[in-house]
Amino acid sequence: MALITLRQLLDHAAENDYALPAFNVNNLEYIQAVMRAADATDSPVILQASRGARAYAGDAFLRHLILGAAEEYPHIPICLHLDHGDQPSTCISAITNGFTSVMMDGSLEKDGKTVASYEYNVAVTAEVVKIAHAAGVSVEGELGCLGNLETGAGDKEDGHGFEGKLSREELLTDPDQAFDFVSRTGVDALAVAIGTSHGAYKFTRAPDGDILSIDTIARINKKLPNTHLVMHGSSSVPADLQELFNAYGGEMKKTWGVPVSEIQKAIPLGVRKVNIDTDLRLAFTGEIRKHHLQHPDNFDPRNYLKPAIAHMTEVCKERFEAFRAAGQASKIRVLRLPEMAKRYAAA
Ligand SMILES: O=C(CO)COP(=O)(O)O
Ligand SMILES: O=C[C@H](O)COP(=O)(O)O
Ligand SMILES: [Zn+2]
Ligand SMILES: [Zn+2]
Repeated sequence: MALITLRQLLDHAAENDYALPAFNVNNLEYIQAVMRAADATDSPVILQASRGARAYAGDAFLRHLILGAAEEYPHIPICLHLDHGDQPSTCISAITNGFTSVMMDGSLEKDGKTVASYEYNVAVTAEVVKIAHAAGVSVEGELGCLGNLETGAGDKEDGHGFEGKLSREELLTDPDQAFDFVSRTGVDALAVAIGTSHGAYKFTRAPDGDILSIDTIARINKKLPNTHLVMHGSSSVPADLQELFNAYGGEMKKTWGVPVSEIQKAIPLGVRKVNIDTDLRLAFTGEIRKHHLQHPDNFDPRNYLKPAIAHMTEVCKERFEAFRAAGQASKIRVLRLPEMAKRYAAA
């Protein structure tokens, strides 16, 4: 099956009242885990690769691994999405490497640290939309700065984010500005800042509305009822994964992520894409730690990768089911990029 665009997937999700987890992938094992979960639950798939993933695996490997997934699972629609493109050239190189969707994150300047001006964000995002849509490829933009409402700190754990303190206003996407941004750029999906941040250390307590602003999503959705919203930094960092990691020599301080129940509240408010990386990392690394401590004599990597893939698969299945994406894959007929390009040209 041809790869699908993000736009087509999120339109289907909106029409059928569900959301899709977007899993960050870096290698064969991640892709196998997501695909096995999707196959078991009949779920459509978003595989996203960051700049770090592209540098780690290489574009040719990533592209062929994902084409391998499409061949192995011809009944599952798969979108290959660039996560956090830092400048138009990064998005264009992804398009030429077979990505069917790109994120132009113009909320920060291309150094990944300096908070960008609004006009800069509009300009770079509109530039990418023009090029991507001509090729039928979808675009996700981002407005507002991801960061922690408890501390005011920007999101820098994974090397993407502001390093100083930000005001509550800067850390929450403004609904009126979101309306203007979508009108002026034509993005297919909009990532919003609501108090989530990347990595494991999102909250020091179970989040309430003061530090995880689902209300901001509701206000944006009122202004933009037809825009697909994206939640970044939305791993749940469940206690059992923290315990697994720590039980076998890991050192993770007690932390809270975005509870699945809060994500479920955001789905009727227009959230259609939910980014998850940390939970997969934790499940995978926790199993590898466990194996190494329990089997110090083993030196065949397959013996520790198999349980690591299996646990990652379980996490993916849980998210597909919780976001009601399960059962949807077989309902989708993929539109290829030239058809999407025609649609954009006609709009
Ligand atoms: O938003 C993400 C990737 O863009 C991943 O977020 P997590 O670190 O919460 O998994
Ligand atoms: O954007 C954040 C994702 O978790 C990707 O992280 P990464 O840049 O370390 O691959
Ligand atoms: Zn960002
Ligand atoms: Zn992100």
